[in-house]
Amino acid sequence: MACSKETFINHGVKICPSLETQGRGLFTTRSFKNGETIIEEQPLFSCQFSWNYAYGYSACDFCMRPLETAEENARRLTAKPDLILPHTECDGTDKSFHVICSKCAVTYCSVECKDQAWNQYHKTICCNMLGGNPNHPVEKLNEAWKKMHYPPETSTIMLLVRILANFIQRSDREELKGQLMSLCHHTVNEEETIAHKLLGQEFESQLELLRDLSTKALGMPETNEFLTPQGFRSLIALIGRNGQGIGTSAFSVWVRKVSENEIDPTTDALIDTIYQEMETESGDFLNNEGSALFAIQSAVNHSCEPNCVSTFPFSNHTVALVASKDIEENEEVFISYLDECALSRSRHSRRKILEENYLFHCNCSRCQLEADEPDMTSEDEESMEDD
Ligand SMILES: C[S@@+](CC[C@H](N)C(=O)[O-])C[C@H]1O[C@@H](n2cnc3c(N)ncnc32)[C@H](O)[C@@H]1O
Repeated sequence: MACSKETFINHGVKICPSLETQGRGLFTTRSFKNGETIIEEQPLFSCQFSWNYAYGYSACDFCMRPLETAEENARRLTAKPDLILPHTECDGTDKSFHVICSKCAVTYCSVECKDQAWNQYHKTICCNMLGGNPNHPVEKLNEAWKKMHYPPETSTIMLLVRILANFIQRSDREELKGQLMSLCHHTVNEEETIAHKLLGQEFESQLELLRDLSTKALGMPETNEFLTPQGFRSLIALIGRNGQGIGTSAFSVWVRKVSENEIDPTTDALIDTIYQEMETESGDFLNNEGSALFAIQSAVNHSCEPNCVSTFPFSNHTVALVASKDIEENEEVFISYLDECALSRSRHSRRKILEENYLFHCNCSRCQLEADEPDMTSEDEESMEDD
């Protein structure tokens, strides 16, 4: 549907008021074919999830590019230390570019990433101790967060830490404030007053603890407005509602390259076996996982029948929005905020997850079509929700 008031234009897309959903939406300014990339974008901030890091998923501390070789990755996830992967020429990891912070030893995939991290936030939050410092205020905050939010993870307090550290480090704070203000940041849905999952009653006292620890770690005149009770809730809601999940994996880069080059059909059987073994050993936890804030991507609304997917073609935090159907000029672009499993569930279950995480009642074309479905969750789905 065409929009009325255009507010922003960028390479084939514009951000303007969405008539079907709340607030803004992303619209095309030309047609796109199925499979075509609509935008590629670097995040304002990104960060690996805290438990994902603690469990040894090894990613660049700035851009989340995998740091393991594909073979190391497959060995760890299958718990088979002797596993050998053929076609090492398809491995996307080149360790000769890796560098560490000389003060705390966090690892980056390149000097460029190390420099960008330092200039954006790392100078402020580096613990200055090789291998980490459990008594550092940022580490205490991270530990408190981990005790409140066990996997599967959907967000991380460390994204908030990077935003606050950037506020302290940068000179043009108003620019960052403008970028953050343009993201969706309400703590409750104004009409229905449903609170964000991260701000629910069970987190009320925990939120105060997180605010206190954040103040100890990053309380400065530059950050004071974000560390008031309301400012802090707003920031938590901002990372919760706008955070785009990122997944990177050295093994899947290798699989893609082997498949693209059609090197050797017998490798297919090996790949299937390794994926099965990974599933047995590591379940769903196959990727380096994290979350990022994107200026343009965060304007994309959800549909249970999306016309686009978010992908990570460079196996780092650069997102690409790719058409999954042919899209007309002036059509709104939708992704699914739900993963494939949740997307296959009933209207009631899908809407429940969206309400808890994004504070809206989904009224997409599929939800409208299924409006006559019973407003309840089946027993099977309830047991899945409890898992
Ligand atoms: C990442 S933002 C998307 C951009 C947002 N519309 C804005 O104005 O900034 C996510 C929020 O958009 C709204 N939204 C996204 N998809 C929606 C949908 N299908 N129906 C209603 N609201 C939706 C919800 O308020 C949600 O919390």
